[in-house]
Amino acid sequence: MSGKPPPALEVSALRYETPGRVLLDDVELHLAQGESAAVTGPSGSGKSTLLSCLLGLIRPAAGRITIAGTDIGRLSPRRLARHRRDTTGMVFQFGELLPELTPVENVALAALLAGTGRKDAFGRARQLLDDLGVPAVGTPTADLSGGERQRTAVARALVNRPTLLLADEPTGALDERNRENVADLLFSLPGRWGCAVLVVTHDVTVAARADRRYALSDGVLTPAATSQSYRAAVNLPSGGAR
Ligand SMILES: Nc1ncnc2c1ncn2[C@@H]1O[C@H](COP(=O)(O)OP(=O)(O)OP(=O)(O)O)[C@@H](O)[C@H]1O
Repeated sequence: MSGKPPPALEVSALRYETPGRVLLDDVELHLAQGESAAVTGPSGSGKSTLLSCLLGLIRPAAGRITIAGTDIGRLSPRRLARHRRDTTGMVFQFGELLPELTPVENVALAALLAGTGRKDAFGRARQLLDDLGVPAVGTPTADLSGGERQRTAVARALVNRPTLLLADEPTGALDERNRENVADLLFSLPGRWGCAVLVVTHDVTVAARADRRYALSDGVLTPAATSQSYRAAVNLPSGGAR
């Protein structure tokens, strides 16, 4: 048996329908560990629906989703929840943190809920926040800047050492400077932690940092422009972010 890790994400022939509309039509997507991808597309094109399928929150009409080597469609609800907790981190547009808790409490809580002991959970949370440049204690999360809150959300998504990190419009609520910082941070994660990162975004300057870009339109996911021409078009220096 080879020691090669399984792909972080394999999506094949994925189809999702709502009454009268096909939102995802024969979608294919492959992400190795240590790779990043971005999906752009107009509002209502189904980007969040795709993430909900990957999280196992909704069931596709057809197709297969394999995360870290496991076909999630074959798991019972209980095993699916455990597999998601062990393999997948999620960052939302507005952070979705508990505002009255400090950053370290927000991050440690995710580890505690996953069964990590208290000392380890707080140790990991402190280390991650330190690495990501967020003041860990003393300030309720509500009092942090938007950028610090999003970096806290990234730390929370990483604390259980996911194979796959998903982000839904992670920079949508940020000003330009924080948007750049958070986008740089997200796309540095595959190089720093070896996880795969999939970001859904309206923002082409954010998407430009990904190893691969896709556009979702009329249910169809297609590869977008090549990395170099894309980066040139949005005026980013050539080369990856990591
Ligand atoms: N269960 C459902 N029943 C009916 N319509 C649905 C259902 N789920 C999603 N939709 C519709 O499907 C479309 C796609 O929604 P989705 O949130 O995935 O789009 P999006 O690309 O993420 O949009 P945005 O960029 O605005 O967040 C929307 O028009 C939404 O209202």
